[in-house]
Formats: sequence, C-alpha cells, structure tokens
Amino acid sequence: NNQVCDAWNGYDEAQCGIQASSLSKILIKGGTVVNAHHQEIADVYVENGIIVAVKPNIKVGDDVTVLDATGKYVMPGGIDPHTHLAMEFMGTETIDDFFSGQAAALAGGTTMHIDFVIPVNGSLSAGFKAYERKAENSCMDYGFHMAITKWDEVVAEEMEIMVKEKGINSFKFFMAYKGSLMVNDELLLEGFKRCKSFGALAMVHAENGDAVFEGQKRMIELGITGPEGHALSRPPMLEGEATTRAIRLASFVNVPLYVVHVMSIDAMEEIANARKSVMLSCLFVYSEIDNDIDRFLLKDGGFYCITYMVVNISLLENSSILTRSLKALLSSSDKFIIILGFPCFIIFSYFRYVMSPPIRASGHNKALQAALSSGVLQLVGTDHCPFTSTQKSFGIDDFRKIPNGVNGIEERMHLVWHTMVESGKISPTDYVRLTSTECARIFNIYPRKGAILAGSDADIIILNPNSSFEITARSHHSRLDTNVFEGMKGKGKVEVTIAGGRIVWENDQLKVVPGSGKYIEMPPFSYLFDGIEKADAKYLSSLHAPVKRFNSAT
Ligand SMILES: NC(=O)NCCC(=O)O
Ligand SMILES: [Zn+2]
Ligand SMILES: [Zn+2]
Repeated sequence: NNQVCDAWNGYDEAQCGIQASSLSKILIKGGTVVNAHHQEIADVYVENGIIVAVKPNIKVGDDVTVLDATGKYVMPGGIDPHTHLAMEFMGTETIDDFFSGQAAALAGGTTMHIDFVIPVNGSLSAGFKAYERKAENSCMDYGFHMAITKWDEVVAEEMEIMVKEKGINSFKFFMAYKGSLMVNDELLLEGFKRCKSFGALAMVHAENGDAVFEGQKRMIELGITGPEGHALSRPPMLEGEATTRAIRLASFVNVPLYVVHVMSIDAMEEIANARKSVMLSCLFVYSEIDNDIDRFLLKDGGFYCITYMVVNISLLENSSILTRSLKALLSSSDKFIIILGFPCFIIFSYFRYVMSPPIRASGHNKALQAALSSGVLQLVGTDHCPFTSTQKSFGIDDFRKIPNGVNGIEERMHLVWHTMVESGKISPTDYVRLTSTECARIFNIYPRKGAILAGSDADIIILNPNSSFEITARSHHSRLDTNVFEGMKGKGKVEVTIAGGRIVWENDQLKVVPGSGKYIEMPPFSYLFDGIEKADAKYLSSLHAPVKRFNSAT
C-alpha cells in the first residue's frame, strides 16, 4: 500500500510491507473481558468503530470477522497520558512523528495518547495550529495537553479559548529547564488560578530548575562533563522540593494537581503525605509513574541503567578508587560524588538513558511500584521522547546538551503487565485501571475511552498471558535506532490491537491508515473538581473566627 509506505518513510523495506486496515464488523469470542471495575468471560461485538454488545454467546452472520480469544484477556486499549511526538526540544526534534510514534504504540497495545502542545513563542493558538498540522497523519486517536511557558494577558485569554473551543482540559507547567520552558512561582500561581476557573487540570514537571542549574555548574567546575553529570546535577531532593512546593501552592489555590513522571521516593513521599494530610484534604494530587521505572525491575534489583552500569562495574572489580566511587554513587543517590575517569564504554551507553527527572539509583523503583499498587500513584505514562544516537551525541562534550528523553510508547503495556501483573503485585482489573481507565476518567473521556462497554469506542487489545515478548531496536516500530529496554523479555503479549474498530495489529503485522486517527476533545470539569466549591466555602467560613477575634482584640 503506497499511501502507507509513503507515510512510513524512515522505515526499512520489510517494515514497509504493512497494509491498510479496514473498518469491519468484529466478534471477539470467549475471552476474559476485563474492565477496571469487573472481569467476566464474554463475547464482544463491534460495528462501525463502536462496541455494540458485551455478553456471552453472541451470534453473528458470515460478514463478521471472528477472533477467538479463549484463554486470553480482552481489555481496553492503553491510553498513554504523556508523549512528545515531533517535539522541538533542546535544539532538535524527537525522531518519532505522530504517524511513526502512533504505529509503534498500536503494535504495543496503546490506542490513544495525549501529547503536549508546546506554544510557539509563547502563543498557545500558534502552538495549537502547529500541532494540528503535526497530527494530520495520525493513525490512532489522540488528545492534547498544553504547556504554559510565559505569562501575560494574551496567554490568560488563550487558555480560556483552548478549554472552551479547542478541547484541551489540562495545562503543564515546567518547574525545570531554566532558560527555556521553566516558569517561576508567580506564574505557577497565576496559572493554577486560571486552571481552576475553567475546570482544567494543572500538571507540573516537578524539579527545582534553579537548583538544577546550580548543580550543573558544580559538575562543570568539577570537570564532570560526561553523561554521568546529568543525574548527579539533579538529585532526588530537587524533585522532592519542587513536588512539595507545587502541592502546597495548588493547595493554597485549592485546585487539583497532576504531577507528571514521578521518578523518586522523595517526590512520591510528598505526594503520599499530601494525599493523607488533613491540611490538604480538599486537594487531589494525581500523579503518573513513568514506565521507565518499571522497566528497571525486569533486571535484578534497581533501575535498569544502574543495573547495567553495575554489570559493567563488576568487570572492574578491585580496580581502585574508581569502583569504590561508583558504588558509593549507586548507593547514595542524593549526594554529590566526584567521579574521575569514568570508563568510556559506560559513558557512551549512558547517553541513551538521559532523561529528566533522571533515572535514579536502586531502591526508588521498588518503592514507586509499591506506591502504584497501593494507589498513592495512579497512572503509568511513558514520556515517550525519543532521540537517536546521533541526536544524543550532540552532548558528547557537555551533558547539558544531550537532548533529554527516552522511548516507551510501544513497550509500556508489555512492561507493566510483566512487571506488575505477572509478578502478582496487581490484578488484571488494576492493570486496566492504571494503563487506561484512570487516564480516561482524569481527562474526562470515560466511558467513551478506557472501557469495554456497549457504546464505548472499539479500542481493544487481546493479550495472551502465556505468550512472551522480547524488546529489541531491530524489531520495534519506532524510528529510534536504539531502545532503552533492549533485550528485555517477559510474559504476556499483546497479540491483537483494534483501534477505532480496525484490526491494526495481528500476527505481528501492522495495518495502519494515515489520517484515520481522530482528535479527541476533552471537556473540562472532570470528577476531580467535584467538591471544590464546597471546600472553598469551608475555607472562607474558617476565616470568620480569626477575623472576628482579631477585630474584637483591636
Ligand atoms: N522527560 C524528558 O527527559 N524529556 C521530555 C520533556 C519532559 O517531559 O520533561
Ligand atoms: Zn517533564
Ligand atoms: Zn514529558
């Protein structure tokens, strides 16, 4: 199919053999249908891109494609709440555009994603237009968050237009990336107030950008210019500090808050405290754990990158102060440690793991998984932000120039299943909640998305718990030349993906159609806003007593 191949530029010939899929009548027979609230053995019937019926023993005619799901799980397609496709960032652009990133997503069982519109010169409407164009070739459904990078009257007005006319119900504030995307506390407060007035969700990238800048200077002064300087310059305490600051400011305004890519115990504990605190009882803090964290568990103990480094370090056993310094670093992530003469082969490999907040030392991952299974954290996102080895090498002499970001859009569903369900940490219903349903609820598109119910969009996966997957750059569908999960194997494979009523992934073959993906408008005032007015009234009435006391005393 030439149309598909043309849009598929950047792929090798073999992968270009994909064909277009068609909208068909589909019956999925005999699988275990899993929703976040319930699971049962049933058939699922799909027509015109919509789920028409979910019940046992549905009878159909010869014109229907029948898929046997006996012994398999039939679940809502994944919704990835955090991606950066065709994003201009740090002097370059992510290698996956909307078509290639979405094709990769579909091959991994994700059927919708929410990408971040970056304003053009601070203009939200110019940014929105640019992203509309970027998304024209979409082969699966998508929505947008909007970043706020500066503040004036125009931005404040444009926020209202985005919510009321453009279907955006969330705004992201970067507390990091000083000199480019970072905002200060004054802007954060203005933005939070504006979000509250329109029923839009405030999101934060929580790292203290001023302190990161200071940490980077420290590294350079110490002569640490290689990629190891990245994580050393932005320790977990800076993520914890920004997380608690954002939580307290959101509490002060009384607006729901969503903390993106939680990467450390420090940040997670601030969220846990806020969620159980009486002082903040009117505040809802929602947060996603980055699935980069989950992947590390597939290796023995600790984050993948760190484990990887340890494997290499063990080769250097007894080789002096260097090994001891590295070991100290790995066990003490929030202390600055001077490491001189890092072995080159470790440095080169480490480039590809550079992302923000950075990959942490061993121990954070297990704690974050526990937080995910106990409900302290609610979602798993990918922050899919892929840069090739060539792009990563822009920072060969200076870690501050390495474009931040790694892949994940294709791997998330497999890694979360393997890491969390296969290991018994969560149930299949929990899996559906944290890969799909909770995202649909938070961004107010449930039950159109995130459910296998009559009337929902036919975004469905069939996962075989007895079959296995292996991740390699050779076989993945992203345009990336590397994969941070390279070589990982696990149990539980997405064998079929249905997106908008089309079978787009079956027998390890992609069948996608550029332009078939729809923009999903997300209305404001999700359930997170229920009760906000009552809490505001309670706060106002709580002021009466001290004001009266003050007046009678003066
Ligand atoms: N996370 C990352 O390293 N890159 C993408 C931009 C962001 O989300 O901070
Ligand atoms: Zn971020
Ligand atoms: Zn991101």
